[in-house]
Amino acid sequence: MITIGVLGLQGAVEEHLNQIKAAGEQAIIVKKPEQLREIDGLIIPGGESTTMRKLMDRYGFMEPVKTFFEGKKPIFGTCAGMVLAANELTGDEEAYLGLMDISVKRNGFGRQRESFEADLSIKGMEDPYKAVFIRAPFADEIGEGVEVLAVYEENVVAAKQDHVLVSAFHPELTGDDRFLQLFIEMVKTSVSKAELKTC
Ligand SMILES: NC(=O)CC[C@H](N)C(=O)O
Repeated sequence: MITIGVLGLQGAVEEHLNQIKAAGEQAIIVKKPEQLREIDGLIIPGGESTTMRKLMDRYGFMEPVKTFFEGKKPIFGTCAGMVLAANELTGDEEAYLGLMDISVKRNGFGRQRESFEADLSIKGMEDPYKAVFIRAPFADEIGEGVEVLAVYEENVVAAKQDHVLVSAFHPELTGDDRFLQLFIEMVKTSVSKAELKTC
């Protein structure tokens, strides 16, 4: 069994924990940087990215998360987590963690569409995926090494680069756990690679 940690400073934490447990994996809430040592993969949830980055600074998460990333451990940023993972933010704000070669526009779908659902076609998934968007961002620039997984109205709303996955929507708010399964596969692959190295 693998252990997935959900950054628990702010936002939609509980729903992720429940979905991971329902999928039969171990889930822990990460409130201190030391806990990153106990987990195989990290989810940075949706919420308010400006608040979350302040809290991450306050509790000293910035460098430990980067070390976790450099150690090739998988990270999944959902919604605000996608904003925090980006290399660049479209507009005047400075990017934060810089884990993926994308430029992200916060609240990209505008105020008139605070939240909505959309059926997306996702690369590698057979049936459409009903995605829940809440004040969602999107990626408007994509680097070469980034694999686009889903597009909505010509904007990139899910992507993967090496061991980092991002979605502009909230995969934890639907009964459909195919996005979590995708992340679980990434985590399992990284764990077996790490085991091979230590053999
Ligand atoms: N549901 C969400 O995570 C919203 C993200 C929020 N609009 C932000 O930019 O941080």
